[in-house]
Amino acid sequence: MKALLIVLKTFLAEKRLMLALGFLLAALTALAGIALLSVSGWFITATALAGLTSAAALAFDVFAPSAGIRFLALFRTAARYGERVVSHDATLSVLAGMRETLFRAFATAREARALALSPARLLFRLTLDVDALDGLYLRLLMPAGVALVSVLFTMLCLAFIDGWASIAIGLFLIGAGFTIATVAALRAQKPARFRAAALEALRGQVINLVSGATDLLMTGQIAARRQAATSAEARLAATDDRLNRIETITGFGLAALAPLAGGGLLLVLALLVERGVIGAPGAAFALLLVLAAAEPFTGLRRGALEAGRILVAARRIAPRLAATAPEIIHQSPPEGEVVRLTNVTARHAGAARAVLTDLSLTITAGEIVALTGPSGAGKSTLMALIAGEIIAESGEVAVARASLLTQRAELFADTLAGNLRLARPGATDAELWAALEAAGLAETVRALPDGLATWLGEGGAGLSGGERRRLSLARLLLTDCPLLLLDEPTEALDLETARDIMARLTLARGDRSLLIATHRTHEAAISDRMIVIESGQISGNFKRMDAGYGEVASRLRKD
Ligand SMILES: Nc1ncnc2c1ncn2[C@@H]1O[C@H](COP(=O)(O)OP(=O)(O)OP(=O)(O)O)[C@@H](O)[C@H]1O
Repeated sequence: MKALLIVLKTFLAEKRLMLALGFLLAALTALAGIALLSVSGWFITATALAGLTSAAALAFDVFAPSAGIRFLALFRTAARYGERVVSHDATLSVLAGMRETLFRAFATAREARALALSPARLLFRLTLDVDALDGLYLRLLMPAGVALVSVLFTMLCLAFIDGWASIAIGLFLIGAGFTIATVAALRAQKPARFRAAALEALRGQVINLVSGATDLLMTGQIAARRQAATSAEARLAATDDRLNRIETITGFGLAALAPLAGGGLLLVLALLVERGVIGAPGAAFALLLVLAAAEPFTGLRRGALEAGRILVAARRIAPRLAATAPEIIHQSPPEGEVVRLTNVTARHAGAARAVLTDLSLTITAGEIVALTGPSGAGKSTLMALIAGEIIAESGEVAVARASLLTQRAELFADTLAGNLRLARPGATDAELWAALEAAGLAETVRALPDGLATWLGEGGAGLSGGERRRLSLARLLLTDCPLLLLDEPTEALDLETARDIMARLTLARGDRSLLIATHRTHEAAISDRMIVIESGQISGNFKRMDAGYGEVASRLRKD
């Protein structure tokens, strides 16, 4: 309930007036429909009766009621059109804003790291969950409110004919209508939740199947994975079947409200006509009034079925809407330094043990530092800490603005220029060419028919491994951070390309500091200082002229 309230508050905060106007128009549409049917019933009956004698036929005014009926018909159409435009526009723009808020909450350096472990989650939150929330107002709250207003209006009209009948019909419609909707919502809650889970599982399985097809084929796992996707699909079909059954029964129950209420009222009306309290036209008016008043309840059917899914979506999304995890903002280091870590202990989110323990490190402005050590020692974790992706649980972290080139720098399905401008949105073409030149990619790009406008596939498809690395490097050089963090920058590249990239980096960095996590000699060779990290602690710290520097360098890979 709390989650629903938070989501509702977001709706109201963004588009209160439009949502209220949408509700008003929906209520007017329903009331116009009720009035149209009941006045028409009265009019047809009254006209028929008036036609029985010529005196009555001459005295009967057909014009005013028929003009009223025409007005109601036109008004209902216009109000319905207005309601659709206003309420859908308001809902869609609230959801668009919500998507942006969510995306911003996910797009912090800290969240990015957690999301890298389950990217499908972000996709599902931004698509399926946000889409599900459009039902909260459009298919749940609005139809419920409209149904209530319709019954109250009907009760008011009926009260002029018979007070007790009015109360009985009102209580019946409200009691039975909302009970059917509530029972449907409760019964559909579990299958609606299962359906959401099965849909996510199916999508996840299919993405795995498609993206990992080669590896799955090589390991003989493709049949098993296909089977997993097929059983997720079967679960989805089974929950769809259950939901369809509930929907059919609910639809039947809600549709039965009108004949039941109308049937009951007919007996009362027959009695009233017989006693001469009302005439036949009045009875037709009242009967059609009640039949029309039951109609808005059928609009609750889909909302009731979706209520479970809406609740799941609200529970998942509300915490992100309520409080956004702030970006980690580090203190600035003292003048002349870019990194100053003092007795820092840090662990990955949810990890049992700390990766870095009581670690202290200072890097001066303009310095190039190589960070070596066995696999799993904590080099990438230290980079992530400096880049603000993970938070220190104790100690002091003071670092300058840093840009990180990870082992898997992401290239996007965009143009070459678009990929580069991520680092500096306002960069001119000349600046892009200069960065490409510095990274050794300018010649290759010049030879492409579309040059900077060349479209890259997802992950930089269309470029070789070396070219992708050079493009990532060009992008890194376009950032204006005083500290560049490079995590194994030439891993998986041949020695010649790797050496060329390191040489270009040394030239193009200007007065920026570099921190390079590495296992390879040629990457470490450009450094002024070598730091060895073991089990999350610094075990060696050697300047270029120290004997230890050469010793550590000699233990690195030469290839
Ligand atoms: N997201 C994560 N969540 C939990 N633990 C992690 C995460 N990433 C890394 N670790 C753990 O932290 C430790 C240090 O990993 P890290 O990637 O920093 O090592 P590394 O020195 O960079 O290794 P390599 O040279 O192989 O890249 C490892 O034990 C690893 O299992």
